[in-house]
Amino acid sequence: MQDKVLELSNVNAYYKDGKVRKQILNDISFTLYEGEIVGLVGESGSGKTTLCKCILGLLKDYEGNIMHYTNRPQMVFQDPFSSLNPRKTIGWILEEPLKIQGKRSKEERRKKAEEMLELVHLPKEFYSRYPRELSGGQRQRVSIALALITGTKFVLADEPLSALDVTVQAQIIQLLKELQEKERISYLFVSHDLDVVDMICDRVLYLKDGVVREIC
Ligand SMILES: Nc1ncnc2c1ncn2[C@@H]1O[C@H](COP(=O)(O)OP(=O)(O)OP(=O)(O)O)[C@@H](O)[C@H]1O
Repeated sequence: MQDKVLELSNVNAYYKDGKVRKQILNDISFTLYEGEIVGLVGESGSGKTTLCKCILGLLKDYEGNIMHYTNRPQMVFQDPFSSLNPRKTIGWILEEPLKIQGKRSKEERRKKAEEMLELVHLPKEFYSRYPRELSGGQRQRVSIALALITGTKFVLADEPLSALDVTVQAQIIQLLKELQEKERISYLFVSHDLDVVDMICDRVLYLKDGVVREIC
């Protein structure tokens, strides 16, 4: 039996719309296991972001139970052009979460950042480069390295391929799958694109009008 990473039980979530408390998610239950890629699809407005906010602890108005069995998830965002600080080098960006943790020396942080570059198949020399000097696919590799650098095993990926062209998408899919296998990373993979989800996900959750059902 695989280890659980995340378990949602009977989650209802709400937003305030003026004075009215509007229900957005309705009785959502599912489990994500270690080393598994679960797709979350649904039309615009179906509640995907709301569900992610609940999982990340950003939306407090919910009922039900959300259990994390590992560290909190790290996000990989849609747009690698705006998610990395343009004024800082890749090395600085990668080391920032380690600085916040405060556990490693300067040399150890650099070594870890270079290891992470290697893990996502970027040259060590990228340590001194700025995001503007990288392609979209390379930046998305940095975003993935950044999500994983503190040792998290659960990534919440919000449309991580939609800003990339098809060839680069295929390369990033290959990387995500490689990390799934090698590092036992679990992903909740939010997407509009059923073809992409079909290619990468072990299971797919379909969200419609705040209700989730598994479609394969
Ligand atoms: N802050 C908010 N206050 C009130 N209602 C909200 C708020 N954010 C989202 N909603 C409503 O909640 C519903 C679900 O929105 P959500 O952003 O979760 O959908 P989504 O599936 O992520 O859409 P998209 O694919 O377009 O990002 C929508 O009807 C939206 O209008």
